[in-house]
Amino acid sequence: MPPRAEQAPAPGTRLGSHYDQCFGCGPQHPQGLRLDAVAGEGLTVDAEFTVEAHHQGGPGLAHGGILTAAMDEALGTLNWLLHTPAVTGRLETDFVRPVPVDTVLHIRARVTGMHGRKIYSAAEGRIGGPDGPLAIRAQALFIQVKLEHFTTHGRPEDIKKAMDDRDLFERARAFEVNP
Ligand SMILES: CCCCC/C=C\C/C=C\C/C=C\C/C=C/CCCC(=O)SCCNC(=O)CCNC(=O)[C@H](O)C(C)(C)COP(=O)(O)OP(=O)(O)OC[C@H]1O[C@@H](n2cnc3c(N)ncnc32)[C@H](O)[C@@H]1OP(=O)(O)O
Repeated sequence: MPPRAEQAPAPGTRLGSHYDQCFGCGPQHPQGLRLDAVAGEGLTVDAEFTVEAHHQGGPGLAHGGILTAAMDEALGTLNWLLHTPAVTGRLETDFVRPVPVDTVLHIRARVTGMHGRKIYSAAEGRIGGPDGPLAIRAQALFIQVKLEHFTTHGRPEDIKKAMDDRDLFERARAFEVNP
C-alpha cells in the first residue's frame, strides 16, 4: 500500500473539481455529473452522484455507462490523497441493482495497492444512504503520468485555456513539484 501523501487534504475536506470543464466533477460542465467528493480516512474517498433525467438509459433508470463514469471519477479523486496525477488504464464494473432517476448514488472508493506506476483501487456505489443496498461495484487500475500527458495529448486550445487559469496552473504545478 502507498502512504497517504503529506499534502493530502485532511479527512472531511471537500475535494472540489480538478478541472471545471470535467464531465465527472466540473461545475462549469453543462451536462456533467457534478460528482461531489470528500476525503475520507486513510486512502478513501466518499462521493455522491445524483441521477438526473438526462442520465437515463431505460425509462426512469440510470444508463450503465453514466454510472461507470461516476465510478471512474470517484476512483480518480483518490489521486488527491496520493498527490499524483494518474489516468484510468482499466476499469471493471458490476451492475448489481438498477438505479432510478432522482436517486443519490453513494460511492466509497479506496486504494487497494500500488506497484511501480500502477495504482489499484476499488469502489462500491450504494443507494438509499451510504450503507444502503449495493448497486454497483468497480475495480480499477490507474497509471501515474506526468503533467505532460495532458499538455502533449490535449486539444491545444483547451490546454492553453487551462494553463491561463492561474488557480488550475498552480494546482497542477504543485502536483509536479511534489510528486
Ligand atoms: C494542464 C492541466 C492538468 C490538470 C490535471 C492536474 C492534476 C490532476 C490531479 C488530480 C485529478 C483528480 C481527479 C481526477 C479524476 C479523473 C477521473 C477520470 C480519469 C479518466 O477517465 S482518465 C481518461 C481515460 N484514460 C486514458 O485516456 C488513458 C489512455 N492511456 C494512456 O495514455 C496510456 O496507455 C497510459 C498512460 C495509461 C499507459 O501508457 P505508458 O506508456 O505511460 O505506460 P505503459 O504502457 O508502460 O504502462 C505502465 C504499466 O501499466 C500497465 N498497464 C497499462 N495499461 C494497462 C491496462 N489497460 N491494463 C493492464 N495493465 C496496464 C503496463 O503493463 C505497465 O505495467 P508494468 O510496469 O508492470 O510493465
